[in-house]
Amino acid sequence: MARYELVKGSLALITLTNPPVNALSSAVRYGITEKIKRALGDPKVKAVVICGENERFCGGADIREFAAPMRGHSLVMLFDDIEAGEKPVIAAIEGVALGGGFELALACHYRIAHSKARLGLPEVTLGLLPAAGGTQRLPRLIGIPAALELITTGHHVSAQEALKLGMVDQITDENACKMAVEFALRAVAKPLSSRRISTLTMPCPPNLDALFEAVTMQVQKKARGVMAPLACIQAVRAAATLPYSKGMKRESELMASLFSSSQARALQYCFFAQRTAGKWTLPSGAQWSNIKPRDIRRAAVIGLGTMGRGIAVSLARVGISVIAVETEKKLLETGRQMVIGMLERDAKRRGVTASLYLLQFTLSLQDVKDVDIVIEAVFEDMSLKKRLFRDLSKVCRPSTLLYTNTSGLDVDALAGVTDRPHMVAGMHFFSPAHVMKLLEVICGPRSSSETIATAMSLGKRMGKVCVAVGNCPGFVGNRMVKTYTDQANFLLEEGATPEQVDGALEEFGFAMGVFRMSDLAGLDVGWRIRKESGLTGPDVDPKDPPHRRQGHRYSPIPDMLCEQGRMGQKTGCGWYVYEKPGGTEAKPDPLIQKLLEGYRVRYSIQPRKISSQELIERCLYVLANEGFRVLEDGIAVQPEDIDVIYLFGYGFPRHRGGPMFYANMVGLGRVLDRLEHYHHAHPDVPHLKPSQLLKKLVACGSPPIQKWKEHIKTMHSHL
Ligand SMILES: C/C=C(\C)C(=O)SCCNC(=O)CCNC(=O)[C@H](O)C(C)(C)COP(=O)(O)OP(=O)(O)OC[C@H]1O[C@@H](n2cnc3c(N)ncnc32)[C@H](O)[C@@H]1OP(=O)(O)O
Repeated sequence: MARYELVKGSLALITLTNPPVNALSSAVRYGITEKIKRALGDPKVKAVVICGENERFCGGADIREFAAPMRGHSLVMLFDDIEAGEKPVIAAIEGVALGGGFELALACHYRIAHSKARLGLPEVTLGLLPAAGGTQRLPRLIGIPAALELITTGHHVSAQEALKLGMVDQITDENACKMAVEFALRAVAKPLSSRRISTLTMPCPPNLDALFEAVTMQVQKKARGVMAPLACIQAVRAAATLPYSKGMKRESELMASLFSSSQARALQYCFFAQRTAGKWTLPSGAQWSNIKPRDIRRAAVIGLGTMGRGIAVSLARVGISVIAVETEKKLLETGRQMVIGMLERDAKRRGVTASLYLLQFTLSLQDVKDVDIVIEAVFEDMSLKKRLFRDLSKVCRPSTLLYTNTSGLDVDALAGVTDRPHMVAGMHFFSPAHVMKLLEVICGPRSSSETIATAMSLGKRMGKVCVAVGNCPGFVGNRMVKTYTDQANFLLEEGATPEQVDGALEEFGFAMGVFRMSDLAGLDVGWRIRKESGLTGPDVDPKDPPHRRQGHRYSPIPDMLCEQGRMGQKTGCGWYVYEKPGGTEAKPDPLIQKLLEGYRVRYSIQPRKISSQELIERCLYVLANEGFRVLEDGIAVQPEDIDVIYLFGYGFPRHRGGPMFYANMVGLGRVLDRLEHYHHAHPDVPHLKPSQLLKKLVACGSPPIQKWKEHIKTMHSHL
C-alpha cells in the first residue's frame, strides 16, 4: 500500500498505492509508517519525497473505515514522526491533497503542488474535524482567519490559492514528483527547525474573541444545529490559545465527541449515497458500462419561462449550442434578455467569457429540426404538452431525442403521441435550473436505455446530481412531497399555525419550513396542478364535500388562499405577509389566523395544542412512508436515490441524511409504531397507513439501510 524506492542514490521515494484516491486505510497507514522508519534509519537516505500513485496524492482517511472504531497505526503519531525527523520530507501533491492527505502534507517540511491540484480539509462535511493535527498546524501556517474559513467550510482550494495562502511552497506545471525530487536534493543542506509547523509561533490577530464570535454566529446561521463546524471552531481556538501539545489533546477530545455521532454517520452516508445514485444501474441491467450515451452538441429548449431559461443557461455554459423557442415576440425578447444576463453573470463569477454565440432565439418550431435533443419546458398542461410533442415528431429529424421537463405529468402519455416513444423521457430540473444541482431522469416504460443514458450523461456534464427514477404522478420527489405538504395543511386545520410548523421544521434543520418555502415558490404552481388533476376547480365531483376527495381527507386551505390572490412572496402575501410584493421578510399574518379559525368553526374542528414532536413525526414519517412505497412500487431503485433527491432538490438537512436514512436512524420499529398511531387517529389519510415494505423490514429485524435493497429485489420495478 506504500511503495519504497531509492532514487538518485540518496532519496527515498514513498508512493501511496491505494487506488482510486490513495485513501489512508489502515494498510496504507502501516505502509507509510514502515517506509518512513526505513528512510529515516537508512544512512544512505538524505531526504524523502512522498507522492501518490495515478497522479493523486491522497484523498484523506478511508471513510469506509469510520463505520467501525479506528484500529491500526495512528495518523497523529505518524505525522509527528515525519515532522520531528532529521531528514527533509517533501510532499509532492498531484490531483488532490484532502483531509488526512493534506494533514500528511502539513507534517512534511515542504509542499510542492501541481498547478491543477486541489487542497483542503473537508472533514467538516463528513461531520468530523481534521483530527490528525490539521486544526493545530494549519492556523500556525496560514493564520487563524484563513484556517478557520477552510476548516469550518471544508472548501477545497486550487494550487494557486494555496500558494497565495502559504499552504504550499511551490507550484509547478510539470510532474510534481519530479520537481519534488529536485527540490529535495537542494533541501538536504538546509536547516529544518523553521519547517516544523507545530513549532511555529501562532500569528494571532487582535480581537481574537470578536473573530471567533463572528465565525460562530456565521456558522450557526448557515448550518443550524450542525455540530462539526462548531467543534472545528473550538479546536482552532485551542490552537490559538494553548501550546501545541495541549491543542492536540483538545483536538482529539473534540473529535471523540463527533466520531460516533448520528450527524457524522448521516453525513458520511450522504457522501456514499451521492456516489451510489450517480452509478445508475437499472434493474434491466442498463448502466454506464454497457450503454453508450449520445454525444450532444445542439439542443432546443421549448419555453422561456423560469425553467426554460435556467435549462438554456445550464446547456450553454457547458458548450452546447441552444435554440430557444417561444410563442410570442414579447416573451421571446424577455427570455432572451434574461438568459443573456444570467449567462454573463455566471461567466463573470467563474472568470470566463460568456458563450453567447451558442444561443439562438426563435419563434419558429421549424428551427429545431436538426437538433440532437429537445427539452420541453412549457406550462404544466398535458394537452399543451401533447400538442407540442406531436408537432416535434413532425418537425425533428428521426434521430432527435425528446425530453420533457414536467414536474409530475405522465411521461409515457407524452411518448405515446410521438412517432418515437422509445426516444422520449423526462428530465425534471429543479428551479432555478441553472443553480439547483438535482436532475430527476424519468424512465418511461418505453424509454430506451440510450435515451436514459444520454439524459444521465448530459446531466452530469451540466454538473447535476442525476437520479434515474420511474414514471408515476410526481415521480419520486413531488410524489413524496405531496404527502408532507398534506400533513402540514392538516396540522393547520387541527390547531397549528404556519409559523409553528415552519419553526419545528427549521429547528430540525430545513433552511425553510414548508409554508415559507411555498410562499417562495408561489402557491399558484400547486393550485394549477390540483386543478389539472381535478382536486379543485370545476372538475371536482359535486358529491365531494370541500374537505374530502375520492373518499379521503383533503385540505382546501391552500386553494382558499389562491382564490384570495395570496400566491406568496410575489403577491406580498401567502401563508405569511410581506413588506411588499416580491418582499422576502415573512411575518405572521393575523388574516391567516382568522381564516384558520373560521375554517375550524365551519367544519367543527376543535383546535388543539400540537407538540413539535407530533409536527415532525407527522410531516417526516409520512414522507419516509411514501418513500417506502416508492421503493416497493419500483419507482426508485434504492433508498440512497430517494435521499439524494431530497438532499439536492428539497433542502433536506444533510446532517439528517435524507428521509430514508432519518427513518433508519430513528428506528424503523418506532416509525412503524408512530405511523400506526397516527393512522388510527386519522383513518381517512391513507398516506399515514404504514407501507408493506416498512412492515416487512421491521419484521426482518430492521436491517441497515444498505441491506434494504435485498428486500426490495423481490418487488416489481417500473424502471
Ligand atoms: C479524521 C478524518 C480524516 C483524517 C479524513 O481525512 S476524512 C476524509 C477527508 N477526505 C474527503 O472528504 C475526500 C473525499 N473524497 C472526495 O472528495 C472525492 O472522492 C475526490 C475529490 C477525492 C475524488 O473525486 P472523484 O474523482 O470525482 O471520484 P469519486 O468521488 O467518485 O471517488 C472515487 C471512489 O473513491 C471513493 N473515495 C473517495 N474518497 C474516499 C475516501 N476518503 N475514503 C474512502 N473512499 C473514498 C469514492 O467513494 C469512490 O468509490 P466508488 O464509488 O467508486 O466505490
